[in-house]
Amino acid sequence: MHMTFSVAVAGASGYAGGEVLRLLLDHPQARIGTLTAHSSAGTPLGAHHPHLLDLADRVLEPTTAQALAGHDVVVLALPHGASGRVAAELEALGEDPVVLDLGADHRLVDAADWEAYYGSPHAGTWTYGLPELAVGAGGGRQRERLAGARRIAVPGCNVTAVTLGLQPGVAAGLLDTTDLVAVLAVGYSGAGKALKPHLLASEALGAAVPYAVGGTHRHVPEIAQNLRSAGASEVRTSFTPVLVPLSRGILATATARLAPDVDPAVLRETWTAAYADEPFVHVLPEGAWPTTASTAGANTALVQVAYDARARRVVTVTAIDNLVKGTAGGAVQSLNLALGLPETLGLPRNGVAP
Ligand SMILES: NC(=O)C1=CN([C@@H]2O[C@H](COP(=O)(O)OP(=O)(O)OC[C@H]3O[C@@H](n4cnc5c(N)ncnc54)[C@H](OP(=O)(O)O)[C@@H]3O)[C@@H](O)[C@H]2O)C=CC1
Ligand SMILES: CC(=O)N[C@@H](CCC(=O)OP(=O)(O)O)C(=O)O
Repeated sequence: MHMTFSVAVAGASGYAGGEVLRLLLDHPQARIGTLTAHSSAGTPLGAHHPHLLDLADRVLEPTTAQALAGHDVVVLALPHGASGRVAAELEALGEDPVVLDLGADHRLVDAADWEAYYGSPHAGTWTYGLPELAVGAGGGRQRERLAGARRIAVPGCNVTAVTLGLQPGVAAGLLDTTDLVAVLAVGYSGAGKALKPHLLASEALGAAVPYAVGGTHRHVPEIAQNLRSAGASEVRTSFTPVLVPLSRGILATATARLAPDVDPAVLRETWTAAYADEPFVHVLPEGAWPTTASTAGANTALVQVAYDARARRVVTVTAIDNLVKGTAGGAVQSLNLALGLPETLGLPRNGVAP
């Protein structure tokens, strides 16, 4: 079947919107329609994304439901809180495109979790856009729910890295999920392009900077939600992100105490088998370690698992490009599933290194 679909991108001047466009330009069936922005409306896309040569002259329109109407697919790459409003306005116009929300508004199932971490009313829950997410103990995956989905909530980038690292052990019942520790080295593009004081180059260059320390990060409940989907009954995660002087990339080290009576010899086989059929998640051979550079530009997660016998902890390390597998690539992968296209269409598997 050869069909094309039209896509409008709201927030096209931002990092996530720009990355969606970079990937869609290489997607054989995507036709890029309206592009919108906020303060940059009226300016050409080339002023914001000089790397996107094929769209350089496209002029950004203000982000309104009217501007986004008339497309098969709408991608919302907007700050938290904005996407719920735009989606509701589209519905009020009688529009029913496939909508992908790259922001957080529709990821959480539990409204109380949303209100506790985001401090605003919950906009609702959409189909969660992590195809590899384990669903239940029977080997199900979230991709089955994404087939035909009309509203997709794309995961947080840190969440994707931690979930993919830990879930094979959670699904197999090998880990004590009440004692998880995740420390992440994260690149600056994850924060978006808006200027923030701790992101000034003079503060950031040459420094590693922790933030949201002490269990306050918004991704804590989303990680718990995913690990419960994979089979955990109770999840407690100490989560600490550390900004490092990288533009792109997340390296997540997530550790867990081994559950009682589990033989650590089963770890490698469990992780390898869990991802054996996954096109975008790869467990490295023993002794090889993921690096952020190896995933740059690719929709790939590289995973490694080891056992620390003295600490009796399972150690997982996962690398992703936050803008690709962590956002825009994960979105296109989910979109392919929603439209009934091959899941891998238009998506790079190989990174750019060194
Ligand atoms: N960067 C990342 O790695 C990831 C980002 N995300 C999510 O994707 C979304 C976009 O992030 P990112 O691209 O990094 O952010 P940016 O700050 O880079 O871009 C934000 C975009 O939204 C527009 N915008 C700003 N304020 C408003 C507003 N009040 N109403 C409508 N549009 C507005 C901006 O337009 P203008 O430039 O014209 O002002 C810009 O196009 C966020 O929800 C983010 O959490 C999710 C996972 C990872
Ligand atoms: C460096 C940095 O600030 N990274 C962001 C990643 C944001 C993200 O994944 O997206 P959502 O905000 O849509 O969840 C953070 O940790 O908040």
